[in-house]
Amino acid sequence: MPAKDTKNPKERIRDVRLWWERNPDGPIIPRTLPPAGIRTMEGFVWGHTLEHLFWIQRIPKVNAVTIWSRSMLEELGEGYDEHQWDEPLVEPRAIRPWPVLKLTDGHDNVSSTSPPIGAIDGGCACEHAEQVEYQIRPDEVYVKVKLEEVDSGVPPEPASAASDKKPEDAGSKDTDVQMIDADAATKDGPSQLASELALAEDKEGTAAKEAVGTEDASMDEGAASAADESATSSADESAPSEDESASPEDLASSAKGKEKQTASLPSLPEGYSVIGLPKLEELIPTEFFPDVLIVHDPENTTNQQKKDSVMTPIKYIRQSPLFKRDEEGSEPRVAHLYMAKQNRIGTGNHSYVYRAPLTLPAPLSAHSSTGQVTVAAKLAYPRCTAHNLLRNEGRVYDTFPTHIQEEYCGYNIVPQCRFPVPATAIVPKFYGYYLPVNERGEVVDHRPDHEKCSERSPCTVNWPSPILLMEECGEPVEPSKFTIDQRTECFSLILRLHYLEIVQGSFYVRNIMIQPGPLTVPPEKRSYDTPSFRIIDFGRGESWEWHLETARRHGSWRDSREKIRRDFMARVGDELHRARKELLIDDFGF
Ligand SMILES: Nc1ncnc2c1ncn2[C@@H]1O[C@H](COP(=O)(O)OP(=O)(O)OP(=O)(O)O)[C@@H](O)[C@H]1O
Repeated sequence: MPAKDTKNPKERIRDVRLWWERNPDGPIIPRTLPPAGIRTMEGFVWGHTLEHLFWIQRIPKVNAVTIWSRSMLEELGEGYDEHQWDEPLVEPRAIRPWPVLKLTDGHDNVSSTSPPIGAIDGGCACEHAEQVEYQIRPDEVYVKVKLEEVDSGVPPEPASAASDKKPEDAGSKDTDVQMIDADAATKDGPSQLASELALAEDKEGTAAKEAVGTEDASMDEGAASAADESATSSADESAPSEDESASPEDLASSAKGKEKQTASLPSLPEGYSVIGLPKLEELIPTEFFPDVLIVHDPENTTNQQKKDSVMTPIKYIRQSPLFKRDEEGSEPRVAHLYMAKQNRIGTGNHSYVYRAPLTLPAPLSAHSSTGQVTVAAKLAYPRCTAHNLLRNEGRVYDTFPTHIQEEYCGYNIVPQCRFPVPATAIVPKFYGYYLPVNERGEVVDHRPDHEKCSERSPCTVNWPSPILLMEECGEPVEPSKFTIDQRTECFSLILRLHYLEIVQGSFYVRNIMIQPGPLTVPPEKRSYDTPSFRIIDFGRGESWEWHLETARRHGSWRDSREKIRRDFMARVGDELHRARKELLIDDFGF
């Protein structure tokens, strides 16, 4: 468990306070050859608790010290006695979030997942044992809530972004794409939503009008420039505040504001409504990962060019991650995604992000009345540059190893942080990058053949946006309200990403998210006293590995490696500098 945060935001709780006494005649341990001990998947020194981390002299009697873990001391052997510890030496283990996934009745044995789907995390005291008895979350009876009485927690569209203006056709690079009826449209299709929203409009007046939308695309240039402004102002909000005694909820810059705005929203029909649905925080087991996404999109959030006045569901195909089973030609796993403008949770300079109900491929289901979960669905504005950034983001997510999407128990030592930090996830869980399919069954992708386009003068595209699905992870942070431990924890996330030779590319506080934790317990028991942080928005992210690949392909890597490396490291340096500024990190002692 992470150490409990202190009430005094300047007091460090997470620190190395123990000292390992060396044998004065013991060996010198070269800086480059410490014992490996038990490390995290990323290779950092790791201790299961703060009491498993020690200051130690590499050279006996010389006061230059470094931090080692209990397992490193065991490997050194000098003065180590296993009996002095009241718990066995253990490995870091992935901590599972409160389970919302389940298998439908009669399919309990179809999954080979270990631990089984629905297993509640039993805590380290029992989960480190060789034989763990998992407790599976029991089925509950779901009472249908009266929709109009419940606050969805989702903000309405800002007036400036709700314009129904159509994207300009002029200058657009055309494709001959007409979207087709999805293979598996369901009863919850567009006409149902349109008519139910119309009913809501009758009942609730003009507020509903905005949410219903018209036949026009939802994403336009006006909205984009409004987004530009809001994004800039949120970046400016990082200045330190006098108020250091902020309540924990205030750590998230906009959580409260958002909820206050929800009162006058019309209710969405079942399928599209996010009310009462659990947010997906688990990894989707590979065997059930969606291959095909049927996107129900009556308000045209995807920017499809429709044939008639009725928006038909649109078929998307997973581009990443790829699995071995993709080559085997087995029956595709089909999931359904339900898009509604009203469920928008974020607006960036290039994209909208929605909380979207997702029906997973059978027999995978969820603990909710409809069997759905919610995920964050990111869609690009209809501009070539925005599509490019989203494609790049899909590529970055595909590069992320699974272990940086999961929380682990214990504490890391992440150089240059001299204080231990929890071995948490760095980024949201990735639920896939999907592209639309046209009526000829071809995947519609926007190729980077827009040499004359730039961020200042992009062209408008008239085909549907790609969709990136990920775990929703809270609200943008406000570092001025952080405790000193939280500031170091957030800073360690970007350092860890850099050790993986990945840069994020736009490190602003608006791209660091906070949510109440711990995620192992049900949402109603979580608190901002034990928050969980993630870095988002990898549209400008890049991996060193990609540069190497490109250079190798061009046969020039021997000549240019040094220069490419220097340029890449310069970007890492700039990003660290920005991270310090954004997170209000002191030059020393962080
Ligand atoms: N995984 C997520 N969980 C919760 N909210 C999210 C998530 N991803 C994005 N958001 C919300 O959506 C907003 C826009 O997302 P994002 O920053 O990724 O868009 P963008 O257009 O790529 O941004 P930029 O303006 O930096 O180019 C974020 O500021 C955040 O409020």
